[in-house]
Amino acid sequence: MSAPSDNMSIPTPVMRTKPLLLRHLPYFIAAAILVALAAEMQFDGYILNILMQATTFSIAVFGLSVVLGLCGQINLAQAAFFGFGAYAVGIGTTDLHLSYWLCLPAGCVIALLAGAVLGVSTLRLGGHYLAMVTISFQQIVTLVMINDIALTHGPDGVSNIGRPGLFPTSQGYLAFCVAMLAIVGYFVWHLPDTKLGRAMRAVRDNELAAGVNGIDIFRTKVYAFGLCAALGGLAGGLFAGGFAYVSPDQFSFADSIVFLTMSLLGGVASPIGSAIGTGLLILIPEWLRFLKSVPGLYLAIYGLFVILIIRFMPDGIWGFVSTAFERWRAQIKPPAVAAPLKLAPATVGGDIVLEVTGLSKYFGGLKAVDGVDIQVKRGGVHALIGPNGSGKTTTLNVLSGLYKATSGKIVLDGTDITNMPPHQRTAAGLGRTFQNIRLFRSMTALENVEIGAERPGNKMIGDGGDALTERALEALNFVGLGNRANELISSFSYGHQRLIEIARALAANPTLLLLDEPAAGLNSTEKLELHELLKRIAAQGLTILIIDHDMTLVSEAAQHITVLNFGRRIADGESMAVLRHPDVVSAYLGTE
Ligand SMILES: Nc1ncnc2c1ncn2[C@@H]1O[C@H](COP(=O)(O)OP(=O)(O)OP(=O)(O)O)[C@@H](O)[C@H]1O
Repeated sequence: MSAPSDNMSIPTPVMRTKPLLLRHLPYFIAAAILVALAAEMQFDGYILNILMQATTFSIAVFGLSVVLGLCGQINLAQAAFFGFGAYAVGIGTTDLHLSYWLCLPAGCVIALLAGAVLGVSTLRLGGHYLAMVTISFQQIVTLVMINDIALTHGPDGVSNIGRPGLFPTSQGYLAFCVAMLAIVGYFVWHLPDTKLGRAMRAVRDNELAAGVNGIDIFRTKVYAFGLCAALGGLAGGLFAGGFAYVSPDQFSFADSIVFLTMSLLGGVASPIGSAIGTGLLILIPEWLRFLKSVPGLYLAIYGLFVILIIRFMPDGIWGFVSTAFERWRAQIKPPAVAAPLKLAPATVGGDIVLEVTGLSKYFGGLKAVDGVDIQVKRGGVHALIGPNGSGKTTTLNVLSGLYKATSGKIVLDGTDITNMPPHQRTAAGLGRTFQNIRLFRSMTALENVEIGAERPGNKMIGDGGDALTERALEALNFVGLGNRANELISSFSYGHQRLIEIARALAANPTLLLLDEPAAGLNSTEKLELHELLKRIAAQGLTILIIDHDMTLVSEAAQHITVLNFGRRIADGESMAVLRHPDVVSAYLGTE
């Protein structure tokens, strides 16, 4: 850990300046070339089918790269959503004689609605429960496809599906599908750099930290699930037009697993990985076709190939390549300069920034926090101390909304936040760090801090495309890590990770900063640097409520101390007086 002695401008990685379209011109040129090749090259029927399948499947797998890769939520029903789109085009253009151009978006909307409803009703479950629910949903959809003969034509499926008059030939239709792939791929590729994309990645990496950094976790998950389903529907609609025939066996649970394997194999976090995985899983069986004369050999080699890739490239083929590239890029990025960080904590007036009255939190019969009152004065450092298990972290968790208070009231700068969820408390001006560091580990230091800077209501974010990045760089400079902004979290020492967590909270320009044992695990030099950092933060008028066991740090940094023991407040007042208080001395040293 090494914080600079003041808030001077120091070198930081350069920001992007080229206009968006110019930066992405190579992508559009490459996409146009692919579309032209698909339209003009003379493929035989066999190759055309493989390309059509790879193109449409890739779009469905892009959906998984959003929900699983970006947001970390499992979806084992992507074939069902794919089926919604396919049947919308199939039934719509044949039985209902509707235009293909109406049926294709209708399929997306049906899939989107189904995905959103499924998401809203199940995403609070998470983990293996969510997996089970999506499997059940997939099975129900398959059963409906097979048994609702009046609607779906049952096991016979729907044939003679119409294709748009604009693309009468298979070759022309393939070019259209490639164009759709390129457009969808562009948006999925850039989704991680948008506000929604960053929220999804934050939720995937660490839900608790995402919540206290202002992200609505549930809504983010539902958006991801809905988007995934809509992409499945779009892919299914394109597929139906391409093959002119759909039947229930194309949209089974086994197909959902194939989609999942495609996405894991190529690299679930990126659409490029999705396209690679899809292409490979479609092509490998074709390449190994000559082995089919030996029973079982083909499947054994196919399975071995998949296992080897997943074993040695756990992030998939593209994940492996892009991680290596990111590490290299972080080292060669040229320096630039960011302005000094400014903190301008909001205030509605009044001396008291946090008023906690009669706060209790019970875990069953255990009174972890029991009727505690705390008044934190505006500006300066207020410490909350107490022996192990006295209820300090529980108090902080109740203040930041991670635990619901059993009783009591919390008012932050005039706003009653007692019943708000964590992200709304953050929007109201609460910032925090954790005892066990909670950073978004798949992201760079800069991306972590950008998420903090994105707090709703952060008035310190300027206008312009790079404002967020500038704010994050300022915060990283403030803690002395601006020149390593583009490095992944895993390359930082423990002490530096603590600083990044503080920078993330500072970038949000909170009204009150809660620090949960920031000195834990730091050596004596790092503790001194932390102390200096706290002074520089307090000098800008930001109020800090700190928990720590290091009495030297607490006595030197804090002007006011509240002491807890067995969940109850046993002392409160000016630092030196509180530390000499007989009840505090006996709580720490014990009495005979
Ligand atoms: N989620 C939980 N479920 C049940 N009991 C809990 C939970 N969280 C904390 N506790 C209990 O509440 C009491 C207070 O714990 P807390 O972590 O708030 O103490 P602390 O003062 O922060 O301790 P430390 O200094 O060791 O971090 C302890 O007895 C702890 O075991």
